[in-house]
Amino acid sequence: MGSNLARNLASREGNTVAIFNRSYEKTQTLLDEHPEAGFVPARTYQEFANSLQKPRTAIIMVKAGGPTDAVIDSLVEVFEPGDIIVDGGNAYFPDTIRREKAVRETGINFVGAGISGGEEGALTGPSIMPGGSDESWITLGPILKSIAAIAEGEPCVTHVGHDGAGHFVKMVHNGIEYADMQLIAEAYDLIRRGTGKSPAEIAEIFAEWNKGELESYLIEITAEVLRQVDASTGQPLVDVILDQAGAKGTGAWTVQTALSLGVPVSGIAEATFARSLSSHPEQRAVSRDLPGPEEEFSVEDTEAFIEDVRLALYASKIVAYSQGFDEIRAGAAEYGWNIDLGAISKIWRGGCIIRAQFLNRIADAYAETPDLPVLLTAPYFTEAITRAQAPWRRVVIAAAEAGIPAPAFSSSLSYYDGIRADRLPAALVQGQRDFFGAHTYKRVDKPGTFHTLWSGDRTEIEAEDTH
Ligand SMILES: NC(=O)C1=CN([C@@H]2O[C@H](COP(=O)(O)OP(=O)(O)OC[C@H]3O[C@@H](n4cnc5c(N)ncnc54)[C@H](OP(=O)(O)O)[C@@H]3O)[C@@H](O)[C@H]2O)C=CC1
Ligand SMILES: O=C(CO)[C@H](O)[C@H](O)COP(=O)(O)O
Repeated sequence: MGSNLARNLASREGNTVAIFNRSYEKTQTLLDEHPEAGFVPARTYQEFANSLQKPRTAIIMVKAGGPTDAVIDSLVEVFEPGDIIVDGGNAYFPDTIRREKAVRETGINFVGAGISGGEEGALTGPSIMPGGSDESWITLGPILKSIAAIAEGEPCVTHVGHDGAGHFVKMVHNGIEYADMQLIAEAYDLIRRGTGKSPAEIAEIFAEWNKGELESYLIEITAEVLRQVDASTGQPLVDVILDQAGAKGTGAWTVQTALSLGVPVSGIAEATFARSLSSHPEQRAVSRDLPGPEEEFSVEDTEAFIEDVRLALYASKIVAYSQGFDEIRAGAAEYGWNIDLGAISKIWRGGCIIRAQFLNRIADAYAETPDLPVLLTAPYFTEAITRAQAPWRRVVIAAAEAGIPAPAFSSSLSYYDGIRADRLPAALVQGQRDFFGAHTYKRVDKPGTFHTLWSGDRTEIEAEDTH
C-alpha cells in the first residue's frame, strides 16, 4: 500500500516524495522499479526528516498496533512542532484517539486517516477518510484531494471529524465490506447449489447484475474471481481455494464497537462470524455428519430463483449499509464528532472497496433528510425493499429448507422485520429480567418505572429505574 500511495503522490504535478522503509532493500527495489517517480530515498528517520520541506508531512503505511506506535515514536523524535504525521493504516480508532492526544502534546499534528481501495486504489486514487484537527486539514486537504479517487467530479476525501473519526469511519467501511462480501458469497452459494450452474456461468450472472442497481466493485471482482481457472488443475480457482476466510480485525472491531454503542449491526456481525466459523476446520470436521434436510435442494424455475436471489441480495445489502451508517451516527454522538453522513456516502462512491452505484442513492437520502434516523426508510430504499419482499423471504426459506447457510441474508431479513415491528417480544424479556433480577420495566399505558413482587404477592409497585 505504502509504495503505491507514494507513487500516486509522486505522479501529481509539482510533488517530490521522500520515502523510508525500515528495510532499505525494499526502498531500493522501489527506486529501481520506478525511476520515473523521482523518489528521494532515506536510510534513517533523521535523513527522512531532513529531506522534507517544513512544515513536514509524513504518511505512515504500516501494520496496525505496535508497528504503527514504533514508527510514530521514531518520527516524533525527528519532527518539529507544526509538522504533520498521518497514519494511513487500518488503526483501531481508540489507538488513534490516544496517539493524537499524545503527539499533540509535542506540538506535532497527528492525523489518523482511513485509506481504502487496496493496492490498485492506493496507486490510482483511493477513498480517504482523515480525522485529526482542523489545522492539519488545511495543509493536508489539498494533498489528499490531489491523490484521491474522483467520483461525480468530486474527490473522494473529506475531513471526517476530529482525532479518531477517520479511522472510526474506515472501520465501519470495512465492516460493511465484510457484510457485502458475505452476502455476495451466499448469493453465489445458493445459485450454485440450487441450479447446478458452474462458477463460470455464475460469473456471467454477476457480470449481468453489475449492469443494474447492484453495480459495484465487489460484484465486478466477484465475476472476475469466478471466471478464473486454476492453471495447475484446470478447475475453477474458487474450487481449489481453501474455504477458510481470514480477517485482519476491522470487522471484529466494527462489531465490538457496535456492541458497546448498542447498535445492532447484525449483518456485519454475521459476516464476521461466518469467517470465524469457516476457519475452525477441526470443529467443521467433527460436525460434518450431523443431519441436514432429507430432500435434495433443487430449484424448479432457475431464472426466477436467480432473480429472487438478486433482489434478496439488494435488500440485504441495503440493510447492511443502513446498519453501518447507524453505527457511524452513534459513534459520532458518543465521541463528539460532527460527522456528515451524506459526505461519507459521497467519498465512498469512488476509490474504495465498497464503491457502488447505490451510494449515490444514500447521498441523495441524506441530502434530502440529513438527520434521517433509519436509512431504510428513505423513499428509494423503501421502494427497493418493497420490491424485494416476497423474493427475500423465499430465498431465506429456500436456504433454511435446503440446509444452506445464509446467515447474512437471514439476519438482514430478521433485522428488517424487527425494526419495522409494531411490537417486539422485548416486553417478555423485560418481564423475565424483572422476575429474576428486579430489573424493573416501564408500561405502555402510564409513565413511571415498575416492579412486580414476583416472590411475594405479585402486586406491582413503583420502582427506581435500573434499566
Ligand atoms: N492491503 C490493503 O488492501 C490495505 C491495507 N491497509 C492498511 O495499510 C497498512 C499497510 O498494509 P499493507 O501495505 O497491505 O501491508 P504490508 O505488509 O505490505 O506492509 C507493511 C509495512 O509495514 C512495515 N512494518 C511492519 N512492521 C514494522 C515495524 N515494527 N516498524 C516499522 N515498519 C514496520 C513493513 O516494513 P518491511 O517492508 O520492512 O517489512 C512494510 O513496509 C496496514 O495498516 C493495512 O491494514 C489499508 C487499506 C487497504
Ligand atoms: O482495509 C482494507 C480494504 O478496505 C483491507 O484490504 C483489509 O485488509 C481488509 O480486511 P480483511 O483483511 O480483514 O479482510
